[in-house]
Amino acid sequence: MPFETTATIASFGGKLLKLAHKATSTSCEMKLNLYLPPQSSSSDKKIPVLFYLAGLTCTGDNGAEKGFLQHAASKKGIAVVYPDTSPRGLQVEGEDVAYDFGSGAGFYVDATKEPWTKGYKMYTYITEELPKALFESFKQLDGSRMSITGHSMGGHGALTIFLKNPGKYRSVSAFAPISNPINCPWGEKAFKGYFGEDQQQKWKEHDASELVKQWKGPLDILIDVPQTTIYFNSQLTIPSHPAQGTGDNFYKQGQLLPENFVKAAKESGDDKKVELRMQPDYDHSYFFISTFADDHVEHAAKHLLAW
Ligand SMILES: N[C@@H](CCC(=O)N[C@@H](CSC=O)C(=O)NCC(=O)O)C(=O)O
Repeated sequence: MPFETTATIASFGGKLLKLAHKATSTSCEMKLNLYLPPQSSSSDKKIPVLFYLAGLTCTGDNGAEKGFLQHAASKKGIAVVYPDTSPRGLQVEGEDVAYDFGSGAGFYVDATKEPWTKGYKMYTYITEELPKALFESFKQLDGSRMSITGHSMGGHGALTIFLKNPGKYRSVSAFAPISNPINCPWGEKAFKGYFGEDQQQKWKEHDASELVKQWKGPLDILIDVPQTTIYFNSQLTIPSHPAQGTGDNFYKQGQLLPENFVKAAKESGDDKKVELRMQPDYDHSYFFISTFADDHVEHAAKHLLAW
C-alpha cells in the first residue's frame, strides 16, 4: 500500500519523513520513519538503505529521535528506515499487558501460535512487505543495497534476519543485542508466546547463536555491548562475575548473552569475524546507541558503498 507522509522534518541536511501505510502482514496501519540524506535529492544515483530495528517498548520514533544515525548517514549518503516494533491495536487479548510481549515487543518473528497469528508477523513485514512498499514508492532508494542494524530486541531482529537471508543484506551490526534468546528470560517468554513451548525447532530458527553455526562463508559483524570487559574479534574471555556498578543491567541479568554468539561464531569457522566491543560505563539506553551510531553507519557504509 502507498505511504501517507504525515510530517517532513529537516535533519542533518536531509529529510526525516514520518510515514504510515496499511500493512497486510500485520493487519493494521504501520507507522515508520524514513531518513533521506541530502544526496537523495542532489544526485541521480540511487542510494543504499540501512534498516534500524528498535527494542522493547519502542516505536519507529526512538531511533529516529535519539539514535543519531542520521549524522553519519547524511555524510555517507545512506537512507535509514526506522520501523515500528509490533503491530498496533489489533485487540488481541493480552497484547497490552506486559512491556516485553505483545505491543512494542513483536520480536521480529511470525507468530505461529493463536491468537498472535492475527498480525504478529513482524518477520514478514520487515523482510518482505516493508522493503517492497518502500522501493515501489521511493524510487531514489536502491533495493539491491540494504544493510540492517538494531538495538536489544532489535539487535536480535537484525542478526537473525541477516543470518536467515544470505545475500539479501550487505551487512549487519547490533547494539546490545539479545544474542541467544532461547536461553534468556525475554526470549523464552516471547518464543513460548509466539510459537508455543513445544516448538523448540522453531525457537532455534530465530536464535542468532544457533543460526550463526549454519552460516556458510565469511562474516563481518560489529556488536557493541555496554560493560567493562574487553572482547575483540572473537578473542573471547568469559568473565566469572559480571562487572558491577555502571553498565547494562540487562546484560548483567543474562538477557543479552553476546558471549554465546561470539563462541558459536568462533566455533563455526575462522572466517567468521565478530567484533564484539564491550564499552565501559555505558548503559542500555540511547545515550549508548547515539555514542556509537557513527561506527555502525560506517560499518554498513563499508559494505553498502563497496560496489
Ligand atoms: N520498561 C522496561 C524497559 C524497556 C527498555 O529498556 N527498552 C529498551 C529496549 S530493551 C530491549 O529490547 C528501549 O530501547 N527503550 C526505549 C528508550 O527510548 O530508551 C523496564 O521497565 O524494564
